[in-house]
Amino acid sequence: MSLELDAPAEAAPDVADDGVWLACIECDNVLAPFDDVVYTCPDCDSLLEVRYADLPTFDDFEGRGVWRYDDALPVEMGVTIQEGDTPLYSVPDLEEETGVEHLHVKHEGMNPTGSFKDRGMTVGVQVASELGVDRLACASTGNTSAALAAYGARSELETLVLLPAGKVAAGKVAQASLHGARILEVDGNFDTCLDIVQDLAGMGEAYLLNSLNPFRLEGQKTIGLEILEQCKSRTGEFPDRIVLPVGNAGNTSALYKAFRELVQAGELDETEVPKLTGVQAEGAAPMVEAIEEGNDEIHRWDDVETRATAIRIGNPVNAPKAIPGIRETDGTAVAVSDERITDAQRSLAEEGVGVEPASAASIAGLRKLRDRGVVDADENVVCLTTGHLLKDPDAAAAAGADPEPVPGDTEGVLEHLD
Ligand SMILES: Cc1ncc(COP(=O)(O)O)c(C=O)c1O
Ligand SMILES: N[C@@H](CCOP(=O)(O)O)C(=O)O
Repeated sequence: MSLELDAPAEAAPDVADDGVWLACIECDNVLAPFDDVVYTCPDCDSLLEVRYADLPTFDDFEGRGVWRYDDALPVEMGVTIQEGDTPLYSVPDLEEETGVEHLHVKHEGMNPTGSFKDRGMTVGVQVASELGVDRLACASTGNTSAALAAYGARSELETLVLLPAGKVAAGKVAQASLHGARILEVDGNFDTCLDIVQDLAGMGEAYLLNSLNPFRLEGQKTIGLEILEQCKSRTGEFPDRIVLPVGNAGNTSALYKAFRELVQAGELDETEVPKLTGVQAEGAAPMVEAIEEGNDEIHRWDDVETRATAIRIGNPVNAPKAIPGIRETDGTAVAVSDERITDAQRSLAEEGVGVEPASAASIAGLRKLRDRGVVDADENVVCLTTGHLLKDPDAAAAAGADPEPVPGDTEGVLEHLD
């Protein structure tokens, strides 16, 4: 395996602010991080990433949660509601069934708003506040909007969220609504919503907090850092593989960046980098298509459909960061049916781990890759579950057993139980 370590730590250019700058992932452009509002390269329109003059070691990390990793982040402290520090669960039944030597589930649904998005928002909304913007905005399949609404409320900034009409789970709309976001229901899918938000951001109407925002992705790196630390203390080793659901491909990109920086800092050997293994729903699988066909770019899917509405995405905007992440770590990508996703959601629930459908895709993907012989029995695997069961109560109720009506007296209940 060869990791493309294209200089996350190089001599700081003149534009750097306190050792932090933005760099284009395609051309040589470097930009001052906090002077202007910028999301993509002004020269070639490619994605940007945050770079640092100094990279931390594991010994530098202190405290708990996302801000334990402040030395790996572009700002010292964020707008916080205590995000991160999520549990790494053992799942003995699934471990036995899949025949994987060590299997753990990293449950990001245990974040304050019930998904991993909080890790990105604590950083991204802080940067927005420091830039002095008036209005925050995102397109969302639900979780980004719930997180942005909460962090927007916390920072007392106006928040606008664009959702695909009729395609967002009830819990997520309720969160965005109660936290005070202005909700626009768009006649189109998530990708259309993101096109519009990008236009609005380009016109200066709002500050974009989707994962195109390079600062937000820095917060999501902490998922990878936490997994490595937790896994090492639990099993004595770093994981061989991390299996994760893929939508807009922000997490895949963020984890890859976290690992590249650790390699660069001399904290992780190239051979120790976990294989990033992405899972998509069959009805929305442009990343899987690109990986399987050996393409460097994805082809946008205009018609997407899946019960896992969080990953109902046909144009993963972070593909240029995520495709190398999967390839360079020797990972892979796989598509799973909605039926397999629901089965996996039930299996996790049977072990006490309540997740929304998109999250269960990681377990469904692992099962499929074990069946295909891609994942070995002696691997140490972490499956990422990205959102809480209560996010999508309708999907949970449909996957679970129906309540049984009984009379309102003990005798009647006992008779029914017999
Ligand atoms: C619950 C859930 N899981 C997975 C994803 C996919 O994550 P990413 O967009 O980082 O690939 C999302 C959103 O995209 C999500 O809300
Ligand atoms: N699942 C996401 C889709 C948007 O992804 P983002 O990471 O680019 O904000 C959501 O919850 O909206």
